[in-house]
Amino acid sequence: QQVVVKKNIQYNQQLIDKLNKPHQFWQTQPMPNINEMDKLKPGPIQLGVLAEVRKDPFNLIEKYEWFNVDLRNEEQAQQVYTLLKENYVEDDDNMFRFDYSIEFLRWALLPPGQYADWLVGVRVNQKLVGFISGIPVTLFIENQQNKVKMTEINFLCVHKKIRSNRLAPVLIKEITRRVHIKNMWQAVYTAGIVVPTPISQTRYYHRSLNAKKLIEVGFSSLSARQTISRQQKLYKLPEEPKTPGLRPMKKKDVAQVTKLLNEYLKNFKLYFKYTEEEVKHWFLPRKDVISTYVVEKEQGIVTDFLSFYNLPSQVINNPKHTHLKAAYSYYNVATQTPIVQLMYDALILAKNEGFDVFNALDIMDNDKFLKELMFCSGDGQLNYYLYNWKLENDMLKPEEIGIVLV
Ligand SMILES: CNCCCN(C)c1ncc(F)c(N2CC(C(=O)NCc3cnc4ccccn34)C2)n1
Repeated sequence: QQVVVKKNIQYNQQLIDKLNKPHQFWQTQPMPNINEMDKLKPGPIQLGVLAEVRKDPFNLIEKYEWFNVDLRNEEQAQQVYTLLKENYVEDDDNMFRFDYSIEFLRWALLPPGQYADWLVGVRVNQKLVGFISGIPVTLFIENQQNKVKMTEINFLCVHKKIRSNRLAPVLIKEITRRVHIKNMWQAVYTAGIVVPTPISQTRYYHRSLNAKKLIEVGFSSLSARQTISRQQKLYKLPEEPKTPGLRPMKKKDVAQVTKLLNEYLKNFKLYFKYTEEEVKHWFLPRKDVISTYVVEKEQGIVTDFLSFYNLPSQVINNPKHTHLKAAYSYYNVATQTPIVQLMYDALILAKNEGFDVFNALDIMDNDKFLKELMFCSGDGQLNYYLYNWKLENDMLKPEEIGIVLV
C-alpha cells in the first residue's frame, strides 16, 4: 500500500514539475527562445570548443549501458526493429504506430560517410530499451555561403515501460557529445510535437489510393452523404501512368539525376547538396523501401524524376487489417513534365505497388499539386528544427523547406 502511495506522489510531483517548468531540458539547450529572438544574429548560437568536449559518455542509471548498434548485424538490426515497432511514434488516438522495416532502417541510417558511434543504443541485460540516430549531412541554410556540416537526428525512442526515467534527455546529450567530438556543432531534425523552437511548421496531406481500406482501418471516415463506393469512384486512378518514357531509375541515370536534383534544390532556403555516391544511396530503387522513376526522352536525356518511400504503419488491434501501407513523397523534380501530371503518375505507380495512401508534406513545390490531385489535409503536423543556429527571420515557410527526413 505504501509503495503505491509513494509512486502516486512521485508521479503527481512529475506532473506538477512539467506544468511549472515545461521543456525543462530544452531550456538548457542552444535553441533561440522567444525573448532573445531579436538580439541573436543569424548563424551559430554557441561557438563550439573541441577541447572542452567531454571525452567519456554521459552517466547512465544503474544497470543501463551504452551500446553502438551495428545495423549490418542481423540480430542487432532485429533489436532496433522490434524496439521501434513496439515503442515508436503513434498517432494521437493510438490507432497506428510506424513499422519501419530493417531494410528501410539500413537505407536511412547507413548512408555514405556514416559513423559507427552515431547509432546509439541503451541496453539493460542485453535488451535494447533506448535508441537515437545521427547521420552526417551538409546543409545549406538560407544561402550558398552557409554550407554547414552537421548531423541529421532521427529515431529517438525509449521503451514504453521505462518512460519518464529521463532517459530521452540523456540520449540527446550523448549523441550531441558524439557529434561535437567530430567538430560538428549543428543538427537538423523533425518531430510531430512542438518543443523549443520550430523553424518551420509543415502539414501532412493524404491522397487516398484504396478508399475502402482507409475506412476499414479508421484512417478516413465517411460523412452522412458519402458511401464507400462513391469514395472509390472519386479516387479511382487509371491503370497505367501517362508520361511517355517514365520508367524505374537505373544506375546509368545517377549522373543526370544528381544534376537535376542539385539544380532544383537551390530554389529553397534549406537543402542538401548530393554527390553521385549519395544519389546512388538515396535514390536507386530498393524493394519495399524506396521507389524512383525517371522520365527519359530521346537520346537518353532524363528531364524529370519522382520518388516515394515505403513506411507502413501497424494498425493497433483492428479485426481485419494489421497494416496501413503508406507511400511518402520523397523528392520530385519536374523540368519538362507538368508537376501535376508527374505526381498523378506517382499516385498511379504507388497504387500499382500496392499502397493504400500517398502522403506528402506542404514543403517544396508540393502545394502546386496537392489540391488538384485531391489530397486531403491531415491532422499530422511535422515541425522542423535546427539545433544551435539562428535564422535571419526565425521561421521559414513550408515552401522554403527543401529537405525530407524519413
Ligand atoms: C523524421 N521523422 C518524421 C517522419 C515521421 N512521420 C512520417 C510522421 N511524423 C509525424 C506525423 F504526424 C506523421 N504523420 C503522417 C500523417 C499520418 O499518416 N497520420 C496518421 C498515421 C498513420 N500512421 C501513423 C503513425 C504515427 C503517427 C501518425 N500516423 C501524420 N508522420
